[in-house]
Amino acid sequence: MPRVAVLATGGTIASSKGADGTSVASRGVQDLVAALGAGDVAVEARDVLQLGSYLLAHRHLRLIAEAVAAELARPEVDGVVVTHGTDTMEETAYLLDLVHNSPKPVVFTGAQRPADAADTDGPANLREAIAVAAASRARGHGVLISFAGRIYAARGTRKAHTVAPAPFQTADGGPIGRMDGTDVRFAMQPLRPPALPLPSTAFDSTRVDVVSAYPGADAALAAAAVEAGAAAVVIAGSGVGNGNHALCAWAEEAVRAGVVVGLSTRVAEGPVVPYYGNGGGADLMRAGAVPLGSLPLFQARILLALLIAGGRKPDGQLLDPYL
Ligand SMILES: NC(=O)C[C@H](N)C(=O)O
Repeated sequence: MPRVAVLATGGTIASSKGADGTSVASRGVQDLVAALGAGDVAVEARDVLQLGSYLLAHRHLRLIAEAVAAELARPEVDGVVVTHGTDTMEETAYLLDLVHNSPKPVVFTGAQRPADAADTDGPANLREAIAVAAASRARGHGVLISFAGRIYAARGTRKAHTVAPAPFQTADGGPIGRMDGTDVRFAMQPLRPPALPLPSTAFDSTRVDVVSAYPGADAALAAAAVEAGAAAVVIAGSGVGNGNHALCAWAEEAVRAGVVVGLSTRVAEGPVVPYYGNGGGADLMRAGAVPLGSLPLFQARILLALLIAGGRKPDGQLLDPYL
């Protein structure tokens, strides 16, 4: 019988209403697993955290990465499931994908409706995620997100709807697999860039901020980020990654001072491309901003933080296999 380790971190899948009527992550992993009943997979369950994912800091992401690595290292474990809030699942799942160095599947899941709701989607999502983690077909695909019958590669996948029961979308793509009843099916296999080392404690304090371009935006927030200790600032440019004259002038100075300036886009899908001058993306890149391809904005932030925490200077060549 395949063996799957379920690691719980909180999120709506573990949430129920408190006295004030708001939902808070308050259920342990044994509650989640007890709702499943017996199946044909041996399940071991352990709590790592019990937090809404909107509360996570880098140190929490590192703890999850370490807990997953410890399970993957056990020969008797065939796969790992991580239950996690959906708000920032794209960040944690992508971090784990970047450091994933095993054929065994790691499968993230969660819920959009709390554990005490009559129509909670948690048990069905967890049952499916366990089936994916136990499936030999899921080996070699890296870190996956299994949600509402669909299976996504972590890289490129983001939360695209606040409340929909299937809230995830892959930029310029779709699910790579699905549940056919209880059967796990894949239609494609993600390309896997070389695995990076696990985050060290330096990751906890590596500050990478995001500032947006919008009509009338100046560089005050970008400058404040550097002042607060940011090692890198990601500009969420408009369109193909455009800024304005104020952001270009700031970027030139920041790059000269040793700050990494990443260039992403506030648009949901599509790459950053140096089409425009007069304060546009081409000028930001001339100022030294590094383009972050079509990686979703908040995954690009994680990539820079992991590289910088590992003592690497993210330039075009280093970033290329990950974009
Ligand atoms: N559906 C969810 O899990 C959202 C929740 N706020 C969280 O990320 O923890």
